[in-house]
Amino acid sequence: MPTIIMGKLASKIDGSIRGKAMTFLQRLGADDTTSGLHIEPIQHCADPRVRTGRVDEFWRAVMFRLDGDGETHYVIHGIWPHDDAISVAKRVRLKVNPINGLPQIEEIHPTPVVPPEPTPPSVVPLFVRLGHDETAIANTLGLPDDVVEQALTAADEDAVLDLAQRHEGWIGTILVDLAAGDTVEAIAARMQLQKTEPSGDADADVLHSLKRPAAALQYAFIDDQDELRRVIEQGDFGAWRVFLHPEQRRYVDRSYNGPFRLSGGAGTGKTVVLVHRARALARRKPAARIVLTTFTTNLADALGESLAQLDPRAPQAKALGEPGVYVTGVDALASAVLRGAGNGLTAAIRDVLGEVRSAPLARTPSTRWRETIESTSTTLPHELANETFLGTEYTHVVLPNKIQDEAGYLRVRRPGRGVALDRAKRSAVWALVAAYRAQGRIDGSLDFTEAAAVAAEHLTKQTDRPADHVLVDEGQDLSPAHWQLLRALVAEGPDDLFIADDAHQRIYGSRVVLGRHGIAIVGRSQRLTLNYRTTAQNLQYAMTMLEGAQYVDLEEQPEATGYRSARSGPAPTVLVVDSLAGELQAIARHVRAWLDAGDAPDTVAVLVQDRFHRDRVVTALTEQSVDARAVDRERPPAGRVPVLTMHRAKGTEFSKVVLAAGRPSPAEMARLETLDPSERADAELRARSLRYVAATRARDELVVVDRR
Ligand SMILES: Nc1ncnc2c1ncn2[C@@H]1O[C@H](COP(=O)(O)OP(=O)(O)OP(=O)(O)O)[C@@H](O)[C@H]1O
Repeated sequence: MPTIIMGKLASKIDGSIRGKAMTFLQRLGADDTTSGLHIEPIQHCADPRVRTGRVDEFWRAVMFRLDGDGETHYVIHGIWPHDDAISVAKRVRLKVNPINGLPQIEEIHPTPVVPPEPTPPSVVPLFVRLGHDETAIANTLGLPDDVVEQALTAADEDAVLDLAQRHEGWIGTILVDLAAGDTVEAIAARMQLQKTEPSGDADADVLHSLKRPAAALQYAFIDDQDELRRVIEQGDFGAWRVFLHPEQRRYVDRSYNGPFRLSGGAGTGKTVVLVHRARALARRKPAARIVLTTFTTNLADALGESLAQLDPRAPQAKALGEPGVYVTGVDALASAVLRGAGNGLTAAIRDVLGEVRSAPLARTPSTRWRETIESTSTTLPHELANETFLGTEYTHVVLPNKIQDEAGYLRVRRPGRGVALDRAKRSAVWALVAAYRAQGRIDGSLDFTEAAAVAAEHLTKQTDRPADHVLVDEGQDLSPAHWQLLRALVAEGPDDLFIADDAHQRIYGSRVVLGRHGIAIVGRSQRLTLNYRTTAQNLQYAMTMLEGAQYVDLEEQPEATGYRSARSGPAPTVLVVDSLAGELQAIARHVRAWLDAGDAPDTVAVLVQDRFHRDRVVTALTEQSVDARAVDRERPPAGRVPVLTMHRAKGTEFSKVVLAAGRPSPAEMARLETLDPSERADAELRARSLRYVAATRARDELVVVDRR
């Protein structure tokens, strides 16, 4: 049976022909001699391996037939109307690039391309400014001469991105990397390029090149009919499932001798790597118990859906400790551990809280700190007697150190906490902690961080751990107790923890240092830098949110920037309005215009500061006859324009976004005013991050509506 190797270009099939293309490729994969397929060579063609096949009376597939490894392979180049297909088939040649060992399609008599705008003599082209050397680009990276020539004269990043968009696969990716200022050597190493010599068997050489890591940017070996269906039906949107960047592939497949951390900006494919890695681990070891977790239940639901899209047969476990991939939010994970422990939690609760609590499955209401402060007299100044300070102190100092009494709290080290406390203040803080705990004892409840801390303590007392591999998304948002829990879920060993995070996207809680919670990364961390989601223009705008601020990562290192995007689009529109009415009008006008231009309602979204504003925007849109829907915990509805808070928008993406970030409400301003300066500085960092997260949800177009 022939093997089908799908080219990325071929996966972007005209919607009207998808069904027939599927049938054609299925039949080809079963038997290429089947009558009706008309697999035929073409006369006077550049590459004798070229074949055309009959998809229907009008459409033809163009393919390369390779005979190697004792089998027939068809590399599917594309599907075109009959005459175009014949013309393409005559001029394409599939070869191995001798410099980098990758498959390359060459066109003899290429179709004329519109030449780029000539660079005015006064402008120094981008590559010259970046100091790229023509000989090194050609001789180390293997870019074709015509591409090198055009790239060297391209005026700026936009012009190089336009060129990159005309070249699928490794050529486009290398151009984007060069435009971002990467060195030729760094690119060659990242793409795992390697010079090759012909072996004498040309077909075998091409097949070998198709199996090289960077070839996966453009070619996928199709294993079965389901895989074929998914590639064809999802086209470009499904590209993440099939055409991994060689760097992504490495993080999916490689084994690590302990915890590994993968950082990277918004849209760089961290979640894609996690989902692929979960599947790869499950395939390699069907009995393995794999936990795939993240900060919220919404994000976990999305992870589960992505895993099912990637591979409907990937086993998703129903309960913690079962073989397969157990996908759940990190707090739900803590609850699962507590539930599983039944009555066996007494020792863990005692060791964390220094007391006994009877019904630890109930959760303390989030208003409890405020109520405690209001009902307890304290000598603390207002910048300490507030729920932000106390909640953070409890989460970052008291719980992770298992402090059970005032004496313990007076002695504990508080690294990383900006607010200094003398002995009297520590005593006063402890009095409030004791009052908070007393109330929890009366309810028999645990708050979310207590639950995670107790679950972690319980697991560390067990000899058997319920997981073999733990994969974590949105690591920057997790608390110390979450990390203790994740560390305790799995025994230390190869591939125990794999963590994806982005310090720039921390929008909940305070910064954590992994090393303080038993997670030693020691040199096992890497960064993704190519943004797949957002146009270069939107990304550049989003990055301005972070300018001038200092972000520190989970290993206490300054978070790097320097992200690049492979896509280009219009510059974001930034409007400044005077009033709420003006803001609502501007939002409705832009959404209306997109819908009128034919955008599907669920590909357009409005992101806002808080729930009150969200509901106002929905009302305003509805009055303008836009079918809009406020999105809370549920997933965005099909066929309607979703309106989400910026927090809820984490992990989502839309083609077009109106970001109405607004101003903090008077109540929020008042809250910020009462904070200690270090807490306020952190709150400001999170506010910038929130805008960065929101701005990076837009794939194609971004409109920002700000209030004066
Ligand atoms: N190899 C790939 N080919 C095509 N598209 C990809 C690839 N990798 C990722 N993408 C797409 O890029 C977008 C961002 O990917 P993903 O959500 O994994 O990024 P992320 O780093 O987790 O982003 P964020 O931090 O903003 O949540 C998604 O639409 C995804 O499908």
